[in-house]
Amino acid sequence: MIEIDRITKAYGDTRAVDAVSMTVETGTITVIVGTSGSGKTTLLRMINRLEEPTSGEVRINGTSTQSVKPHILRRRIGYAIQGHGLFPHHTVGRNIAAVPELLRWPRDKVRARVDELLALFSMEPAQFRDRYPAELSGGQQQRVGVARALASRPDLLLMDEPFGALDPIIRTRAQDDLRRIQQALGSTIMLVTHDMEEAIRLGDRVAVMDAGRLVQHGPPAEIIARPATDFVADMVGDVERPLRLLSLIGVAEVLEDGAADGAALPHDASLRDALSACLWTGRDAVPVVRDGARLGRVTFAAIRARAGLQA
Ligand SMILES: Nc1ncnc2c1ncn2[C@@H]1O[C@H](COP(=O)(O)OP(=O)(O)OP(=O)(O)O)[C@@H](O)[C@H]1O
Repeated sequence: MIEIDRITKAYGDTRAVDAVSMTVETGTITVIVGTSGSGKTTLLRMINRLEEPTSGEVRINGTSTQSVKPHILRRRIGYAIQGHGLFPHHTVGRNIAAVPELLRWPRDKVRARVDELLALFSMEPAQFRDRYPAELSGGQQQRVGVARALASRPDLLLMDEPFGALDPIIRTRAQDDLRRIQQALGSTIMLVTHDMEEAIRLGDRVAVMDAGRLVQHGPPAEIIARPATDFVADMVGDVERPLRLLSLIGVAEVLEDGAADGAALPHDASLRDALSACLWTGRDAVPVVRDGARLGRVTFAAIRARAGLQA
C-alpha cells in the first residue's frame, strides 16, 4: 500500500503540489489526470524522490520514503517515461535486465525474467532479445521500456505519459497490454496522463489534479457519474459522457437470447465496442461469443437504453 500524506511542493510562492493525500492499494492502477501545469509530474517525482517534497510524507508498505536513501528507493520503484529512455547501444535483453543486474540477480534468473517479460509483451524472445532499440518500431520500444521498468518486480511502477508518443490506435493496444500484464503480475502502478479517456480506460482509481490540488479521487464510474467540480465535469466532457459510460459496461450485462448476423464480439467486450460494431456495419444486433461458442446477442436498442438515450 502506498500512502501519500499531505505532500506539498512549493516553488517560491507557487504551490506546484498542494497538500495532496491519497492511498493506493497494492495491485491496482491509479491514474493521475489533469491539465498541463496541474502538478502531476511533480507529484509523481516526489514519490521516488526525484523531487524532494517541501512538506508531507510518502509511505510505501508503512515505511517513509525519507528513511531510505534515494538510489536504494529507486531500485524498488520502476519509472517509465514518454520516449522510454532505452540505452541505444544495449540490446533489448540488456535493457530489460538493467535493474536485475544492478541487484546482482543470478544470470539464469535474469535471463528467465527477460524472456518472461518479452513473452508477456507479445515479443518472441528469440527474435527480439538480441536486437537494438533502433531495430524496433515505436510501439515495440515503448513495450521494452515498460518491461524494463517492471523487470525487478518493483513495489511500485511510476509511469509519466508512457503512451504520449504513440498514435491513437497503437495507444489503445498498449493500454490493453498494460492492463493485462498488470493483472498477470499483480503490479501496483501510478500513471500520469492529461487524457481523461486513458484515465477512465486504465484506472482502478482516477485522481484528478487542478492547480496543484487533488480535486477528486475515486473509481472511474464515480468520476463520470458524479464529477466533484465543474473542472472535473469539463474534463470528463458532457457531450461524450454517455459514450464513456458505455465503455465501462460489459456486453454481458445486456446480453439476450437470439440470433444476430456478422462478426461476433468477445464476451468481455464493452458496450462501446458493441456500439461501434453496430454503427460500423449498420447492424441492429451483434452476436457475442466466448471461446468460440455463441452466448447470445446485444441489440442496438439495449445499448441506447443503457446510454440513457431514447430507443
Ligand atoms: N523546477 C521548477 N521550478 C519552478 N517551477 C516549477 C518547477 N517544476 C515545475 N514547476 C511548476 O510547477 C507546476 C506544476 O508542474 P508539473 O510539471 O508538475 O505539471 P504537470 O501537470 O505535470 O504538467 P504537464 O502535463 O505540462 O507536464 C507548473 O506551474 C510548473 O511551471
